Amino acid sequence: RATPPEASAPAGQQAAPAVNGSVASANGAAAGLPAAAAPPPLVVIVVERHQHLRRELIAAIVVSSVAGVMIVLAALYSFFLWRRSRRALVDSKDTQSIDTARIAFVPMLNSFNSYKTSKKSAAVMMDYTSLEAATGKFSESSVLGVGGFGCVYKANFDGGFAAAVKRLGNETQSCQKEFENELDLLGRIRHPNIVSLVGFCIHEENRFIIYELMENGSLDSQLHGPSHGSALTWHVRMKIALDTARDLKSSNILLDSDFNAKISDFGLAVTIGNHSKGNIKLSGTMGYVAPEYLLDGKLTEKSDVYAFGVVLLELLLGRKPVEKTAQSQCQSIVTWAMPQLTDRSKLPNIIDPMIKNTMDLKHLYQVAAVAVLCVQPEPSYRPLITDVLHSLVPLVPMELGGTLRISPESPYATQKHSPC
Ligand SMILES: Nc1ncnc2c1ncn2[C@@H]1O[C@H](COP(=O)(O)OP(=O)(O)OP(=O)(O)O)[C@@H](O)[C@H]1O
Repeated sequence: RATPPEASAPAGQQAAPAVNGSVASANGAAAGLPAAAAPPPLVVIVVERHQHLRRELIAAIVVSSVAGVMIVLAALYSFFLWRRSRRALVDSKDTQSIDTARIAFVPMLNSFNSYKTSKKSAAVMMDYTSLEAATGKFSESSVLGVGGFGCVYKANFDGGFAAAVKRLGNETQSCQKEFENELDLLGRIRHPNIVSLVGFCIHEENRFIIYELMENGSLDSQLHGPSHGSALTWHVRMKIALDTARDLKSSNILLDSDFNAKISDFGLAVTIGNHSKGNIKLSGTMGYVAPEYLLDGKLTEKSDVYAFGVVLLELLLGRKPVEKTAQSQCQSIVTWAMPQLTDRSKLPNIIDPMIKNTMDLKHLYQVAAVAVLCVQPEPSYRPLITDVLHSLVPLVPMELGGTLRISPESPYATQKHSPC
């Protein structure tokens, strides 16, 4: 008979933890088997069983972790797809709204606060009724000014927000073009010296462009209006010149409550090349247009420098770019001033009486020299606008954005108005 295995577990150990009756079956098998075929000891079986279970457990953990990670990834991917499709939808809606605005009418949103912005343009679509209410039904008393494209009204919205609303008639192609250009270009531009676009509105034949309000109106109305430039000191004038060294005319230079100058009609300025020479005369740009444009219809950066030179002359002399002479003929400020600008003994006598003797003479000569260069008939003789800027920065006091330090003792430190 075969000897029972020496390593048999003692009786007490038979009650040792058995897994699924394996102990009993192992004992039963041991009873009728030869020594060579003896089953492994119970401890080994239990250990093996434990190892097997551990492997199963690890496998289960690994599988569930992988599944969890995959679920998270799938969720993230679906979220990404959803976001992308939603953005595409919003974009297509925005494009549609701007494009539709060009062809037909856009359904108006209900109030001033409900608006839509586009990635392409920050133009805000406004409700006609709120514009009507804010301008007192476009009353005479809310008119800020009249331009070549229509009236500009002051709008006071609920909540104390004020803006300027330009109403464009729809009867001409150029109005529609200006409307589109303003929305396209101004809507994408944020610059401290360019008047900001607040929004737009389309109502029947009318197009409305809503701009930030420039409390001090245009440079043109400040210089040539009832106050005759009395609010504009020499230093403020130099600051305005610095702020606006671009293609300009003084009615397009608007002044906020602190006399910071900003350019308006940006869209029009860009497309001015499409205007006929006749239109330029009509829209009041005459006097700012460089001679080469009148000769061959070309506008270049140097034409902008010319226009800037004319504005600089307006600021210095307080005269309009084109004035009627006694014989009811027109004379340009350039032709009139040129001989006197280059003569230091005559120059102080032609300065705007509002600022006469309020500036350092050296500065006056410098600015006059810049103006003379800017309005040279030959474009290549005119300086670059960056050079113009560099020459003006040292003439503007530090508190106005330039680099000029003024000591309190300086006779020009606290000047507000001309002593004349
Ligand atoms: N944002 C604004 N804030 C305050 N006043 C403004 C504003 N925009 C225009 N104005 C006033 O309305 C006037 C007319 O402006 P508009 O831009 O329509 O024409 P313009 O620049 O004078 O001439 P044009 O149409 O020939 O360029 C300006 O001269 C200015 O007095």
